[in-house]
Amino acid sequence: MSDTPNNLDELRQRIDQLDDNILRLISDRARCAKQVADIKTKDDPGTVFYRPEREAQVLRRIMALNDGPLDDEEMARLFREIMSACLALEQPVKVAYLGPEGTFTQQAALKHFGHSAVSMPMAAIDDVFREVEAGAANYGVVPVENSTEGVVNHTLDSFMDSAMQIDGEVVLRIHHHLLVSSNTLKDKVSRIYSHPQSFAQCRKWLDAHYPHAERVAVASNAEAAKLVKTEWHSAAIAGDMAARLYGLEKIAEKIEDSPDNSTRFLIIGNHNVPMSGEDKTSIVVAMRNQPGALHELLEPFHRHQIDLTRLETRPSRTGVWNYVFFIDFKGHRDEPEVAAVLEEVRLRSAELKVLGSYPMGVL
Ligand SMILES: C=C(O[C@@H]1C=C(C(=O)O)C=C[C@H]1O)C(=O)O
Repeated sequence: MSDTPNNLDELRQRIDQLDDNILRLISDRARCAKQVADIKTKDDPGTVFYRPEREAQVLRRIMALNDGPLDDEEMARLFREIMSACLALEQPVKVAYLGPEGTFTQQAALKHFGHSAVSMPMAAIDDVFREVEAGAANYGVVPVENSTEGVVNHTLDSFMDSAMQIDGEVVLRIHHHLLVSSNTLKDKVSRIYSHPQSFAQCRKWLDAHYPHAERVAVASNAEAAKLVKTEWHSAAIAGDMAARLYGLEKIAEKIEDSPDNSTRFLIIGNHNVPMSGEDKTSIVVAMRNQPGALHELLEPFHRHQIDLTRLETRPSRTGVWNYVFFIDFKGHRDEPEVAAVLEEVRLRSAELKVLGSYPMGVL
């Protein structure tokens, strides 16, 4: 097909027709979602409209049906936003996250809930838990595990003290950039601000390119981005959201040492999420400090052929003699095989807490 003006006109007309259809279909969909909400309210006036397991199924189905040219993730992202808008028509989801604005945690919150959610920045992980516990937010988003730097201990510790559940997970590719403001003299950068995790994730790049710059650790990447606005000799390491929020220029992109650098975030809430078909369960178990304790704990998983996806140990804060294990595995607690393992583990342990069964991250 040649790019003559005539062809262009025809194609644009075709696009306009398609847009008319898309518009009509999205409106039909929104009306359907609203009817679902009305039925839910009739059955239970205090109901939550948001259904994580149903949303995961919708996105998985779309990804399976998609055969391009847009890739599965891109298509799912568009449907994510349509669902978010449909839900907000009835009741926007209120989401507390580890702030300030512009952090990767905010990016994770928007990736999971879409841009029609109301996102509320909190100063600390504990505050996110408290906000959800108090009912001021429906859900919370906190980081839990980074592929290069390991576990976010503070989040695990918060679960030990809280009645909150895990209602979902999001995995986000983390790209760091070296950012400067319009005041910065680019060849005179002598100080770099960032979060300690980000410094750790960009250590080799910094050693190679800025071996003599002072590295100043601050509470968040967004805080680092804010600080460079006022200093002519400083740069910040932060992500796209912070760069956009503070109007900074990227002088080097994707400077993380590991190309598949990613962070896993947890969605915390106070609902039991039904099965979605591809689920994970997280538990915390206290074992008595005796030889073979770990083997005794893991043996039932092996026997029932349940896949462990993560195992972390934390010092117990209740009894000096106990180990505490955080375990993630595939399956939902309503599946008979999983229920059987949980029962066996309960009998063998000093204490077992099921933190939640939830859909495996889709996007
Ligand atoms: C429409 C529903 O409610 C909400 C909206 C959804 C959607 O737009 O597809 C999916 C799940 C819920 O978060 C439903 O439960 O089916």
